[in-house]
Amino acid sequence: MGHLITLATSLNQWALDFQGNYERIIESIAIARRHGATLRVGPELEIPGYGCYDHFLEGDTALHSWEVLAKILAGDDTEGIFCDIGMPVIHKNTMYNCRIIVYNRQILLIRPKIWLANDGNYREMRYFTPWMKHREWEYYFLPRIIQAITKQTKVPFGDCVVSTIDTCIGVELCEELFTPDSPHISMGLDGVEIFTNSSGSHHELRKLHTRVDLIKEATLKLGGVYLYANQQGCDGDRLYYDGCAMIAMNGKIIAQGSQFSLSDVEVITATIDIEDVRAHRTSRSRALQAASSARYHRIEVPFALSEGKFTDIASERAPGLRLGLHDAKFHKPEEEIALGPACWLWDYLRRSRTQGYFVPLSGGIDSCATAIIVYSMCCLVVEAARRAEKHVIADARRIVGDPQDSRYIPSDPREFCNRIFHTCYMGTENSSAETRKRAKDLANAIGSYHVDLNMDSLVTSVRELFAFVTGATPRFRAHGGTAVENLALQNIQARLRMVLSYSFAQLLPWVRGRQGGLLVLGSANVDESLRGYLTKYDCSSADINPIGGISKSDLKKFIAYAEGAFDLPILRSFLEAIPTAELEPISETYVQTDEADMGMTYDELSVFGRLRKVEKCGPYSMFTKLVHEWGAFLSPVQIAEKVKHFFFEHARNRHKMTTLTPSYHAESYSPDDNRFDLRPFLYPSRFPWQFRKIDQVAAALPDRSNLGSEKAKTD
Ligand SMILES: Nc1ncnc2c1ncn2[C@@H]1O[C@H](COP(=O)(O)OP(=O)(O)OC[C@H]2O[C@@H]([n+]3cccc(C(=O)O)c3)[C@H](O)[C@@H]2O)[C@@H](O)[C@H]1O
Ligand SMILES: Nc1ncnc2c1ncn2[C@@H]1O[C@H](COP(=O)(O)OP(=O)(O)OP(=O)(O)O)[C@@H](O)[C@H]1O
Ligand SMILES: NC(=O)CC[C@H](N)C(=O)O
Repeated sequence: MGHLITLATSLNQWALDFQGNYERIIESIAIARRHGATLRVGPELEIPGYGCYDHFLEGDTALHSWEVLAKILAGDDTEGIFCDIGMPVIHKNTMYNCRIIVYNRQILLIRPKIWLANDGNYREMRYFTPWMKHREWEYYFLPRIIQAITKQTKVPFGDCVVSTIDTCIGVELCEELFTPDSPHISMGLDGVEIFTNSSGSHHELRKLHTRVDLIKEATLKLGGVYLYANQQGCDGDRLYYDGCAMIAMNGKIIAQGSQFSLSDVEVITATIDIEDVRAHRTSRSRALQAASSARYHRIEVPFALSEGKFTDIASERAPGLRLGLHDAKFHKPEEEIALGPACWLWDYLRRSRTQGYFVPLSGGIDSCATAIIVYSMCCLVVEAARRAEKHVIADARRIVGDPQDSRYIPSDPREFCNRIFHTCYMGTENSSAETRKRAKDLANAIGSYHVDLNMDSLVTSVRELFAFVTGATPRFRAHGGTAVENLALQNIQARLRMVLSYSFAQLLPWVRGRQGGLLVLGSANVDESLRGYLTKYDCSSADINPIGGISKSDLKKFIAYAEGAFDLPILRSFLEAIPTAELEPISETYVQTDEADMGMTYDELSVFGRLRKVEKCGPYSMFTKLVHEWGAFLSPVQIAEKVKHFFFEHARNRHKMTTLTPSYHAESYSPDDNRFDLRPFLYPSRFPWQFRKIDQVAAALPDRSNLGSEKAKTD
């Protein structure tokens, strides 16, 4: 048989945006047809958008999904092309996460998801029921709006495959690829040669490797073509779905879309020869397994996939597209930080219909990283405008909101940044000239609209009001105050910055003669949140936070990368500065550094974070693991002290996690206890039972540390 053209898509769907989602699906089918493709695969639940969460519990979501499908079927879009489209379907009063296989205005099959995603961020079991009848099917009676269009009354619903004249197609849904007993194995042994995978899979740093390995492995042993489609963008929540549509054959990635992009619709195509799959499937052992494998019901279609007419368009709306590959391409984690949160911020900005971002810029690493991510977003917008991407230009025009300039095209990142990005240094008598200058120089380098102010009068007012009312005047430690006075005075400064941030975000566009308001960005990183090293309701309380899921060590690597990648030499000075909060007077003998203040280093904090969140350690199991990891340079008693200190701080600050600013989800651990990590927030923070056990074991264990070789730990 001849060659056939296959196609997978990344669509930037938005939860509950039925109109926009419909338009993007139609555009992707139109592009597929222009390519001469005969099979189009879209992302998971693409009609309502993947991230509808509890809206899946509303009948409205299923109803509007059918209405959208009816509109698709009523047009001639599906003529001559198989379309694999995702939506929820209620069958016998039970909701399933489904693929609807459509061809020539007809529904061929509804395939419900068999293995649902239910870990970490995923809650599919809350809305959907898995299809438990493996390799079985029954009839689904169609709603009248569909019957009126397709003239079908019922269609097969279940675990079936589709047989064309020239090959056999099987459907897999996202998580089903990740499970040990993936459906592609039994489908492949039963003769399925083309697998479609429709995903709603979110970005985490370094995660693409897992996905690629699974896809390659799926087709290496088994042979076959694997078409991977994924949602892309921020669909209304903390997650960024990172697209990266792929086509793999016999263990090799042969086409790959962009992982991070501002495009709403991206397609990748590959021309394949199905004979290559057959040639890959000649081993005796495979034949023996295939001969004894259980059979799937086949939906037969009198149409050959290889009837498509190849049009030589390599890519459409796919700036990151790679074709003719022999292996997948990956971004470095630093690039992932530059691109993922930047794309997420762009979607958030255009979809929230606000006019820009505001960042309180301290001259430290974290707010600097946040600012660079906004700058990266501006660079992506300018690149997209350069490629004449119409919807990016239209969004940019609306956001800058300058009706006098209806032909505005963002052509310089600094110029665009100045229009939409606002930074502010809020100094006090405790601030240093160095941090003030670093903030100003950074703002100047990226072009943000920068405000430099002193807020001592505000701090003094609060302090004086307190003294006037109570007759007691709190003093800094450096002036003879107690620890509690010292902390309270620090927190007044930190919290006032939050109030100022919201006021400036609301009023700066007005000051500049523009409409609308700005969103305040937070800059607390994942480690500091986990430790609770932040003032509740200070600048860590913002509208959204692009770096809240990223560790300090990754942020530092990102800044080092950004220095070269964005040609910003000023970033070197941020890397060389020692993190300090500048909330209390500095004396000759005392400089407040973050690590000394936290009672642990950032490197230690990252290890605690990993063990606590990823490896699910309680105090005792963290202690025993660290005795193995750190026992060569710390004694068991020293390790016990560090673990107890971390758990004490983590536990007593957990209440702060309930108010954490919604953050870009970037790691396989997150302090976001509302979503990702469900735990109480009032703990017995001295853990008497657990800590006693740690102390007993630490005292009994031999000390194998070579004290003084602390260095080995960081090497
Ligand atoms: N169990 C509980 N459940 C619910 N709420 C609870 C609570 N315990 C205290 N609270 C509330 O929380 C308040 C205490 O929290 P909060 O006001 O934040 O104050 P607190 O956590 O005591 O102090 C702020 C911490 O952040 C550090 N910090 C501050 C500023 C900058 C930086 C930096 O990154 O450089 C670090 C600072 O060194 C200190 O460790 C209490 O006054 C109370 O209102
Ligand atoms: N002088 C300042 N001017 C403006 N914003 C500030 C200032 N100091 C702190 N902030 C804001 O408060 C946030 C928390 O302050 P903190 O001193 O805890 O810094 P941090 O978490 O180490 O972050 P950074 O590395 O940005 O200083 C900062 O990220 C910044 O957004
Ligand atoms: N939607 C899904 O099934 C996603 C689950 C999958 N484990 C992922 O992270 O990509």
